[in-house]
Amino acid sequence: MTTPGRTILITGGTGSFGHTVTRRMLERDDIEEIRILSRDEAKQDQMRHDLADSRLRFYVGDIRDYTSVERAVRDVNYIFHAAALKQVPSCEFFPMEAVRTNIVGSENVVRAADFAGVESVVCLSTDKAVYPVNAMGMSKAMMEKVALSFGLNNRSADTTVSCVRYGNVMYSRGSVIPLFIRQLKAGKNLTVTNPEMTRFMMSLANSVSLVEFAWEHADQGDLFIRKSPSCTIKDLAQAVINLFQADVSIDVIGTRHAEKVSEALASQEELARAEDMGDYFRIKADARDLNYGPYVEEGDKRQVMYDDYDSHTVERMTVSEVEDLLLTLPEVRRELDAAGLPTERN
Ligand SMILES: O=c1ccn([C@@H]2O[C@H](COP(=O)(O)OP(=O)(O)O[C@H]3O[C@H](CO)[C@H](O)[C@H](O)[C@H]3O)[C@@H](O)[C@H]2O)c(=O)[nH]1
Repeated sequence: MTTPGRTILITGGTGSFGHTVTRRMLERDDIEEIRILSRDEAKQDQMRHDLADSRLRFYVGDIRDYTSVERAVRDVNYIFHAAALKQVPSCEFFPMEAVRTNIVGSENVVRAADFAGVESVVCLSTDKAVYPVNAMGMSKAMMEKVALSFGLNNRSADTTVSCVRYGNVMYSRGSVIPLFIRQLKAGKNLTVTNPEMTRFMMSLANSVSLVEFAWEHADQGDLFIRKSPSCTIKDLAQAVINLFQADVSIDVIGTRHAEKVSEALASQEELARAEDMGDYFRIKADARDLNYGPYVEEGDKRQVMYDDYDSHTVERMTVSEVEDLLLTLPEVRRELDAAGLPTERN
C-alpha cells in the first residue's frame, strides 16, 4: 500500500473529517497528491489557505453529477468517500435529497472508481445505518449495500470497495458537545433530550484511524467498525458541567424527531460473520451468490450466539471516564484553556 507517488481523493473533504485526514495524509511521504472534491468553493478556499500545501488540489463538483466525479478520479489510487448528507433532521424533511447524495452519489463514486482503475475506495457510513429508523440512516444503509454489492457483482474487479461505520464523532460540527459548551458559557442549563439515551463516542482522531485501518486491511466487500465505548447523554452532560466547573443544571427536553434510544454499530447477524481484529471488527461480505437455495434450507446457526453491538449493552463509561475522553479532544482543551480551567486531571 505504500508505493511512493500515490494520489488520494477525499470526497466531501472540507469537513472536520476531511481536514483531519488531509493533515494526516500530508505527513506521509508516499502520497504525492491529495484531491478534495466538494461543492463549496468558499470552504475549499479556506482549506487551501489553512493548509497551504502544493500537494493539495481542489475540485469543485457534486457527487450527484457523474461527470464531476469522473473528472476528479482520473489517475487516482485511493478514495476516501466522505461526502454525504449527515444531518438527521434535514434528511427527514428532504429524504430524496439524501437518496440523491448518499445513494446515487455513492454509486457514482464507486462506478467512476471502477472505470478509472482506482485501487481502493473506503466509504464512510454511520451506526444509524443499522436497523435504521430515519432517512439519513436508511440512505446510508443503502449506500453500504451499493458499495458492498460492487464486489459481489464484479468478482475480478481491480478496485476494492469497503465501508466503515462511525458512532458519534465527538465535537463534530453541529453536534451536542459544542452545543453543551455554548450553553454553559452563556450561563444556560444544558438541554438533554432523554437522559438514558446512549451513544457510541468516537474522537475524530479515532475515526480517521478507522478509515486508515480499512484502507490498509480491506478485502473486497469488507465493512469495519471500531470497538467504542458508549455513555448516556445525561453522563455526557454531567461530564461537560464538571470539566467547566459550571453552575448550571440539566433540563430534560424530550427526544427529537427520528431519534433512537440507542444505536448499534453492528447487528448480531453481522457479528456472527465478523472477525475480531483487536480494536476493530471486520465484517465480511455475505459471499453467497444469488443461487443460494442450500443456504435457505440450512440457515446459519452462528447467529444465535451473539447480541447486537449496541450502545446500551457495550461497556458504558462512567462520568469520570467521559471527562477523561473529553480531555483528549483538542477543541475541549482549547475551550478550557481559554476559560482558565485545568486541562489535565489532578
Ligand atoms: O440539545 C440536545 C441535542 C442532542 N442531544 C442528544 O445528544 C445525542 C447526540 O446528538 P447529536 O445531535 O450530537 O448527534 P446524533 O446522534 O443526532 O447524530 C450525529 O451522529 C451521527 C452518527 O451516529 C451522524 O454523524 C450525525 O451527522 C450526527 O449529527 C443524542 O442522543 C441527542 O438526543 C441532547 O441531549 N440535547
